Amino acid sequence: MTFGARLYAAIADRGSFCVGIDPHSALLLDWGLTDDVAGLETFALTVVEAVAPYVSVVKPQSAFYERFGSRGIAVLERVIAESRAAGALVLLDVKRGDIGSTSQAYADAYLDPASPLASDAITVSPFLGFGSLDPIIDTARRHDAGVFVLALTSNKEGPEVQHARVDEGTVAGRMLDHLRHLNAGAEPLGSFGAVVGATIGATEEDLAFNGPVLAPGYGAQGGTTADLRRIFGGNPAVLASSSREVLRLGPDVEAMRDAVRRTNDELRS
Ligand SMILES: O=c1ccn([C@@H]2O[C@H](COP(=O)(O)O)[C@@H](O)[C@H]2O)c(=O)[nH]1
Repeated sequence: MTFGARLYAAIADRGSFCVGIDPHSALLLDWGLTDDVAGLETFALTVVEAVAPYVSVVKPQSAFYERFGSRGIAVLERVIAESRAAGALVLLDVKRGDIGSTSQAYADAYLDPASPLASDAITVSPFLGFGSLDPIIDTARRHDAGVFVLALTSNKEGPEVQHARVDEGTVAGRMLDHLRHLNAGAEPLGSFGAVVGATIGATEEDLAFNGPVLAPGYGAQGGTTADLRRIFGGNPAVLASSSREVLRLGPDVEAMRDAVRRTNDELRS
């Protein structure tokens, strides 16, 4: 089953709320944990236990694990494995992108099921040229994985690059055109998604395409359900993604679960 088909079914079953598992140093301390590998492990696995049986997608942010070196990566491996065992799809937020030959190594690291970091999907940066992502796209196709390409990110600095003009449109518009092409004909949903922040203002790009959208910036960065409606209309394949807004409710597992239930209800309504 392709990633697009798995995601479509997961959203129908569990809703479109995606929880980011981002062990910020400040959150570890707020939870009464130490800012070290032991604290990281307790934090991350508690979040997995709280949300992974209930959400369609979890999104660990690799940077927060990488800062502890190989022992942090070992925790990330467990987060990926245990989240998948609990029925959640794992979208690993790594924002990789490089020359083609190096992109192949990234693809092997994150999308080949033989890798200990194998995930259902990853985020990638297209700013070395969309074609530099070809090895990642091809590997994803081979292994039924997904790829989410940065298009209109949630941070205020993004427009400098993403709204730059190319031909008749913008850089972001060009990325969305590539995604439209990659997902053409896919049923019920393509596997190649766009990252479009829940915080973006009015924009000229055509956001309609036959693939999923990751919408970070929902919650702590100010994005709301009303913003999602304004930006995406009723598109059901938009993953509203929030990390700190949920994580700060911990270590109370029930409070995090309630937030998932409430948010999914709000997104459905
Ligand atoms: O455009 C983007 C792309 C990715 N992110 C990532 O999402 C989370 C947001 O965390 P919050 O605590 O909900 O603000 C984080 O991992 C970012 O690296 C993004 O914010 N914007």
